[in-house]
Amino acid sequence: MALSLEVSGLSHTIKLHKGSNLTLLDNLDLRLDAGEHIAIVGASGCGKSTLLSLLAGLTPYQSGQVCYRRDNQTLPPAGILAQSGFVFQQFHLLPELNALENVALPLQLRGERDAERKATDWLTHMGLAERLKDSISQLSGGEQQRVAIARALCVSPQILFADEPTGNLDETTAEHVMSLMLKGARESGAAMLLVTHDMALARRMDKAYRLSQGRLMLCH
Ligand SMILES: Nc1ncnc2c1ncn2[C@@H]1O[C@H](COP(=O)(O)OP(=O)(O)OP(=O)(O)O)[C@@H](O)[C@H]1O
Repeated sequence: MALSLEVSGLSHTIKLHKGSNLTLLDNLDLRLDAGEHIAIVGASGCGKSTLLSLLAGLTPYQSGQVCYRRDNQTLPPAGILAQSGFVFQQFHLLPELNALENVALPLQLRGERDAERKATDWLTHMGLAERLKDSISQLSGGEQQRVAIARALCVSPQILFADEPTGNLDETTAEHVMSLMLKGARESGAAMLLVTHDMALARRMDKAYRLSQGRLMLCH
């Protein structure tokens, strides 16, 4: 069943090495309905990746409420990890595994019998059929990004967190990959939170918010 998200009064401050504080999120509210696709834009360094990481349960949040709902169940961010996919800005692929092994791993961890076939299919969709056995270091930045996207989508997540997922791709490949991401998410009814600097891409989402001074403002 699909997941929705409600965030209220979320605040997050980090300590800089000089001892000063930097408030990234300041009493922030957000609602993400089941299957809804939302873009978050904003200036470099304003806290977009931090917000995504807090919402995905990868970083503990300091104050406020982040609450996922499925049916009548309420879950904390850590409770949705098994149902979520994350495309990191720096990919976070495992360098000791090849492309196919990177994508197959989350499927194997879930006990999928045909993990390799599914992983092959996703990498083929991403235009990497000829690169399955290449090690990560042999792939370009854009190719690594597509492996990371295949890894996030292959588990049919109920919610997809994507941090600049097309930042390293040329225009044509970006369009192709983004269409696949949107199609994959729509087909599985997954909600999506996408961080991007690309306003054209942001406009393709159901809603777009600008993160500024710790709060989200609706752009469209
Ligand atoms: N764990 C941390 N310790 C110290 N500073 C941090 C930490 N995490 C993030 N920051 C700082 O918080 C600010 C926001 O970082 P974040 O990566 O969330 O920004 P962003 O909006 O995603 O930026 P960009 O668009 O450039 O990717 C930056 O100044 C960053 O250096």
